[in-house]
Amino acid sequence: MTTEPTPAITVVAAIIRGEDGRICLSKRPDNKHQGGRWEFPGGKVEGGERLSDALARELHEELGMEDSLSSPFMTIAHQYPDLHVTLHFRDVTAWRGVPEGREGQQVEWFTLEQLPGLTFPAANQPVVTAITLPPLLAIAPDAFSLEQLLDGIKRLDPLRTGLYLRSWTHHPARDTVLEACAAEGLKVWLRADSPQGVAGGIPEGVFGLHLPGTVLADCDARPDFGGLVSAACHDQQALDKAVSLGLDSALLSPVNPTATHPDQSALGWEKAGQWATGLPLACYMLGGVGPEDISRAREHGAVGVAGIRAFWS
Ligand SMILES: Nc1nc2c([nH]c(=O)n2[C@@H]2O[C@H](COP(=O)(O)OP(=O)(O)OP(=O)(O)O)[C@@H](O)[C@H]2O)c(=O)[nH]1
Ligand SMILES: [Mg+2]
Repeated sequence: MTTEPTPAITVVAAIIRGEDGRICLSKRPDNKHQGGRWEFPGGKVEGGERLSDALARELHEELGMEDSLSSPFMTIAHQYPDLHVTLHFRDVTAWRGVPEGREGQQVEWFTLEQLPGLTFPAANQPVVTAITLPPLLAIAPDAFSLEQLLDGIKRLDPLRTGLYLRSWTHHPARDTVLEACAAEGLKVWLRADSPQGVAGGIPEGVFGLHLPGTVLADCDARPDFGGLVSAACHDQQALDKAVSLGLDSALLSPVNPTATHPDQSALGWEKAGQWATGLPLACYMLGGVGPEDISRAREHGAVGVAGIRAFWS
């Protein structure tokens, strides 16, 4: 028996952040596909239209916003029972006017903390998680002294940068480091040493658990941890595994050759971009990249960039 392929559409959707950090959402009319759920405003791309133009047109039609500008945030490909959608979520960086429902739809602003309590179209779960992630992820260097690390933590901007403690996860002074992070409001990831998580338990307030490649390979279910879970991925097989376990993010590496891993051949931007684009999890590009590569990373399907040395200046 052959089955008819379902129709496929390309959609642009807006992440509109207010000055207070709240996000503007609209409610899909009950009679539409995924009706009655909250959505990131947007709609179908018309033939030949550039994504930025399509979104500006939709935001004008649906919300009365004028001259909006946007840049890539994340792309998710999703198969609904009746429809295949490729959703290009874009950060709206500028506009004129006050968003209001011009098609009778409800429009509201929500804090990031409120988002998990809302009902979205099924395709949206990964982007709802991704917008809570910092665009930069600094990895704590093994070679830092405690003093250097505590000093570095004070200089990171918690709105822009998160911290992966890596080998510091088992450092005798780990809890002092965690207290310093909490005082600054930094989001922190610890390194899992087995599919069970971190020996001795994961302290309260830790935002994420990161699975090195060997731990990911040993997992046959998502680790039992209430926060976000990420994984190191150096190949397509690892990424597939991260997706199948329902993880939230992946560190894709090495994008470029690095001095510390000269034996590992680099993926290059193009291949890393092909892997990252469309996945239902947030990717960070890692390996020979710095904070200045954030736009390039987003154009290649990642939500952020991660690294060691370049992130501590
Ligand atoms: N706008 C928007 N659409 C989404 C999101 N998530 C998601 O799965 N979709 C799906 O993507 C498609 C977008 O279509 P739409 O109904 O907004 O299209 P449109 O504005 O061009 O409307 P129209 O068809 O009435 O002209 C729908 O099938 C919708 O279910 C989202 O966050 N925002
Ligand atoms: Mg729409």
